Amino acid sequence: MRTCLFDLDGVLTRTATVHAAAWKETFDDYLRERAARLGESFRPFDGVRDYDAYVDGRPRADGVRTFLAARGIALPEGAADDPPERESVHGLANRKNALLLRLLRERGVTAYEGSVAYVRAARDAGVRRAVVSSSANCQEVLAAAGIEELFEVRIDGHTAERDGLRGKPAPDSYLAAARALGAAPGDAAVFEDALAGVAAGRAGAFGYVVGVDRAGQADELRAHGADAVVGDLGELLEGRT
Ligand SMILES: O=P(O)(O)OC[C@H]1O[C@@H](O)[C@H](O)[C@@H](O)[C@@H]1O
Repeated sequence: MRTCLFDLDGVLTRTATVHAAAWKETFDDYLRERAARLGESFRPFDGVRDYDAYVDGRPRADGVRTFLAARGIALPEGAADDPPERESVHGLANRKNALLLRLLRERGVTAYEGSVAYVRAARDAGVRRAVVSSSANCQEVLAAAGIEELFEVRIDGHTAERDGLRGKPAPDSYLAAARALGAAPGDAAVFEDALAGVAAGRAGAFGYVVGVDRAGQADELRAHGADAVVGDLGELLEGRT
């Protein structure tokens, strides 16, 4: 493989759990308020199971739609600049983003040392590198982690919006990154921690899909499209001469 395409949150940086926490607070506040209003019982968002199945890896608004659909709830789309208290897809998405930015500020952003070592080794070996994230906060997170300069191409939530790319699990963002690096999908490897992300790798017929298991879901990653699963990219460097 002469081209490597890396997801960001959970693969390169310790930010997947920050996203999950922001989503949980957003959905729980909404579901609690809605249940009280409708006289129903409150069933909280499961920060592991619901997050992995419906939210992780997908663009922000898709995460809102997909999870609420699983609960039989359909909200109006609203407008991109809906205030956070508005009961709409974009209102909830904006609520989550405000929480995420606060949590990132409070907790800070760090990269996984093993992943950084792997990306550096790839660079030193002349391998082409892109970061491919659904997040519209991708550039800021890369900068905060101090790893922005390791990547030649960035496809993120803003790029996807601008170019009309479908979100993961569709392969569009990974295909766009491969194209930008002049690589055929079959000659590129995808590195992903999200079920929707490995599914995107499989859907795009990439040469190799590496699942990164930070959450004890190795079997699920394989079932969704990972050819191999590692706990950290540093493992791929072990045993090198
Ligand atoms: O809300 P953002 O920063 O644009 O990110 C969109 C999605 O980006 C993905 O990387 C995360 O796995 C999701 O949890 C997140 O919702």
